[in-house]
Amino acid sequence: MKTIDELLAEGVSGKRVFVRADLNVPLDGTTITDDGRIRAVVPTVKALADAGARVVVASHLGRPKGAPDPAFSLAPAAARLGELLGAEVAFATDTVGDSATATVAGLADGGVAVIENLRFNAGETSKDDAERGAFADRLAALADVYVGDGFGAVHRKHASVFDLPARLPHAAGYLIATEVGVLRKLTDDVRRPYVVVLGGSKVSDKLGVIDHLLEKADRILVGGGMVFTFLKAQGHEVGTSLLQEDQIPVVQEYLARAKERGVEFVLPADVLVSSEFPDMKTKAPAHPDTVSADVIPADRMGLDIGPETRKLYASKLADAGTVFWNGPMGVFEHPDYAEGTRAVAQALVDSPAFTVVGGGDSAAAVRILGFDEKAFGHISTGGGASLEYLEGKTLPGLAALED
Ligand SMILES: Nc1ncnc2c1ncn2[C@@H]1O[C@H](COP(=O)(O)OP(=O)(O)OP(=O)(O)O)[C@@H](O)[C@H]1O
Ligand SMILES: O=C(O)[C@H](O)COP(=O)(O)O
Repeated sequence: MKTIDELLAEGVSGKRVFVRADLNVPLDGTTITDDGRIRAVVPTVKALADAGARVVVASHLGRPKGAPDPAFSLAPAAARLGELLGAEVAFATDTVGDSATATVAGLADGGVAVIENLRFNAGETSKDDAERGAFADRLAALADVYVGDGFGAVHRKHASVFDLPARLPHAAGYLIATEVGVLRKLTDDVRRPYVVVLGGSKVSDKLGVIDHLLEKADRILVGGGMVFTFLKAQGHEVGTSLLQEDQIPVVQEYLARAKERGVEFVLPADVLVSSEFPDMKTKAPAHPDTVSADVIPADRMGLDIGPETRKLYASKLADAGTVFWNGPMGVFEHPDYAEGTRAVAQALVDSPAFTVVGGGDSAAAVRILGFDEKAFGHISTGGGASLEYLEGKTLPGLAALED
């Protein structure tokens, strides 16, 4: 894989360099609630701009349905990138249309532009190779060189991640190099006990990693939306909680295999429940109840781990040698459901273990809840990406950067 330093040594002055970043940041309306993923790509963008490249930054944001949707505009991220760079950043209001073409053509050497959300175009995420390829062709027309630095998206076989680098000379940016360097440590010899904490809401994306972790980890703690498929698999009522019904047999097999292999599988003892999802706009008090995890009422949904579980999980993390944590323990964006995530973050801070936190929302949670990033071994920008890396899967966005 060519490094960005090798690319810079070859000279990029006057060249249009397409940087595929992951600017998929959490937003409250148009306010960025955590800019970690934007800060993470600054070293690459700055190095290229300082070397006189005309930098075209591209990313997805959220999951729009292949057409423009103002709620998912990258405009706030472009503005924030400009602030962080201390330089003007041009913004194209489309991805491969007239605005993008004119914006890129208008870049001076050392200039930076952000083009609009890649996923406003159906070709970006299409499963059809030809449709993705056609979109990649249009992206390729905007640049001379490609730099992959969107680590959080390297597990996606998308046009800008997978097909575009095949069409342009390419290199890996600084963020990808750092992420791969740290995560490699977790696939080699890990200090034991190796404890993995899994949560969040992308349940179907993330259940698969357990298959692999059963061969690697000593202890797996489950929180967030993932809990309820496990509780249901054990025959418990989960009310209206997030549930991946079709995965119940898979989860049952995981639980059986964990027992066989001596992997300690820890599920919540209690959960915070409510009759409805909290109002994320007003953040009005939600007044949740605490119930035992095996008796969630039929009309309630679980939205955070409970106080007993916080203590239990802290104790299960105290003696760890290595911890990998992906996915918040609850709907931490609402203050009434933030304590589970806070307790796990605090347990990681208190632990002498090598700790890695992965995932857009997990990393954001740690910062939003006021923890010092330096108290963790590594905060990864990749959620699904870091999990799939640990699974040993071939990641399309890394494979495409190989020579
Ligand atoms: N019990 C729950 N029910 C519903 N949503 C939940 C629950 N627990 C946590 N969440 C939500 O999960 C979301 C984060 O999940 P997600 O799987 O996206 O994690 P992540 O760290 O961002 O990883 P990635 O980077 O792969 O997206 C948060 O927005 C949080 O509110
Ligand atoms: O948040 C993430 O994990 C990345 O930005 C990828 O987003 P996606 O899961 O919508 O592809």
